[in-house]
Amino acid sequence: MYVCKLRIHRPPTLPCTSQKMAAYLCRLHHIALHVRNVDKIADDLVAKFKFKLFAARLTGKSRQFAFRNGTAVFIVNERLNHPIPSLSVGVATRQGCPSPSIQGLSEICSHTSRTVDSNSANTECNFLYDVRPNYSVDTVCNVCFEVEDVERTFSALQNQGCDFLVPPTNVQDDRGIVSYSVVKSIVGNVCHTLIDKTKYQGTFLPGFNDVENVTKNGARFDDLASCPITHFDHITYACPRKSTPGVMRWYEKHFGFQRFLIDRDENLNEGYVLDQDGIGLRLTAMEYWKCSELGLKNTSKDKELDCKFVIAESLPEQGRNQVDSFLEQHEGAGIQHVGLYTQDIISTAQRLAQAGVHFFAPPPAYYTEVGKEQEMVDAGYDPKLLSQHGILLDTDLRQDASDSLCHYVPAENKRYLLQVFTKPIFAEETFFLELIERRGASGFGEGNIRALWRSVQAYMESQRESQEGHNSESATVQTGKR
Ligand SMILES: O=C(O)C(=O)Cc1ccc(O)cc1
Repeated sequence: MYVCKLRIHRPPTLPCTSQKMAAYLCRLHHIALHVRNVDKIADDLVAKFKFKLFAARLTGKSRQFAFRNGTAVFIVNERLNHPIPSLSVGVATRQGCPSPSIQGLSEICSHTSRTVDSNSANTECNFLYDVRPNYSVDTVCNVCFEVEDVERTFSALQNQGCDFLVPPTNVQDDRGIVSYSVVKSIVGNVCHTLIDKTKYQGTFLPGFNDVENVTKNGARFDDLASCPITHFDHITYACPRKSTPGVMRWYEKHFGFQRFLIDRDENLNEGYVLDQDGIGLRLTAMEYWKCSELGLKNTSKDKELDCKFVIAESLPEQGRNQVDSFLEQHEGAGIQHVGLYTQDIISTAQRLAQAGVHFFAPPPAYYTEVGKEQEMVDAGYDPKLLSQHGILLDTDLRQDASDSLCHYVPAENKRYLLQVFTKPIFAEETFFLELIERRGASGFGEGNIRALWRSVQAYMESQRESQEGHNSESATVQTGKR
């Protein structure tokens, strides 16, 4: 097995060459979760969401596991409350993986036994490529981007007033060198690791060991039919009221993000507003182009693969809602959900449901709305199958971004968007995942947003009711009044 001799050092910072230059983002590298117990979430990602565990880093103070499906990579970080003495010499043993709930993890811990990072027990780098968030709940709080030049990006962003949590740092093993630094964003606990891997030949990152994917019965995960998730489609932030313009400005100024109109009639200042019938939501979307300097657009093919960012803000008139509840349970703004792109949402939802993933059920009326069934048939879908899995379908009537809405669009020219939300994956009702398939549609359809919103609201209300029922029951038991 490959033994990594890890060296971490911080090079001197270079003077900034340009005040105006923002970070030129090459691509999204991974999204990081910070959890109290990695076993449950690893179990879910592998067994239910069909991600492959492919790399691990174990130290006396932390466990970091990397999971992949297509180009979508999650790093799940777990801080160990009690450092493991046997790891202080840098050798991960089976004891280094306390009571994992899936066999895979314990296997992995033994497979990575000649690992990693002889310095880790002595460095402040508890989480390599990340920072340790001071957070009591499980959270998804780092979106890592590849950049062309970490030093230059650091200098430029620092000159623009950005707050860095980790200065440019090099991590090296015998396969090359990776530079990174971590900048705090303007959204709650979200930060961005900016990483340059161009001088690295290894499969993932120095400090991480490749993991042999082994299942309970000894089969390799690779042998299992894969679930066709290809990439991260979008990341949605839940933000406090009136914070959207500031968030937009921050990403525009520092990362060159540009506004993406969710609806052609959307007011540039207001965003896309749904403020009636119990829905109080302001949505604003942004996108960036891979490796492009500010304002330069790449081809539409490349654009399609980029991950969008959506800001969700709740509006007060319609009462307390899912964004407020996220902010409360998450103890501040942050990442509410991540959209996983699939080329076949029906088969993916089917496989995930069979594996135990729970999806939000849209309001039953959604599938019986006048014209909905026909719309689904026209799009080539079986309405029963869509409703069975709670999948929503929206038709984008825009022929082209510059076109006006067409009253008649031939079926073969229509663009469709299909989506389904999973239930929250942490103990708190905060973060969830979404499956999304785009058949030409690049935005977020209004019909889908309404139905998604309602399905989440209905679920949260039922949870609240059952919690209240439970509380009053335990109160009666305690007081003995029955
Ligand atoms: O459609 C999507 O994926 C969105 O991101 C829109 C959205 C955002 C937040 C919600 O609570 C519900 C829907």
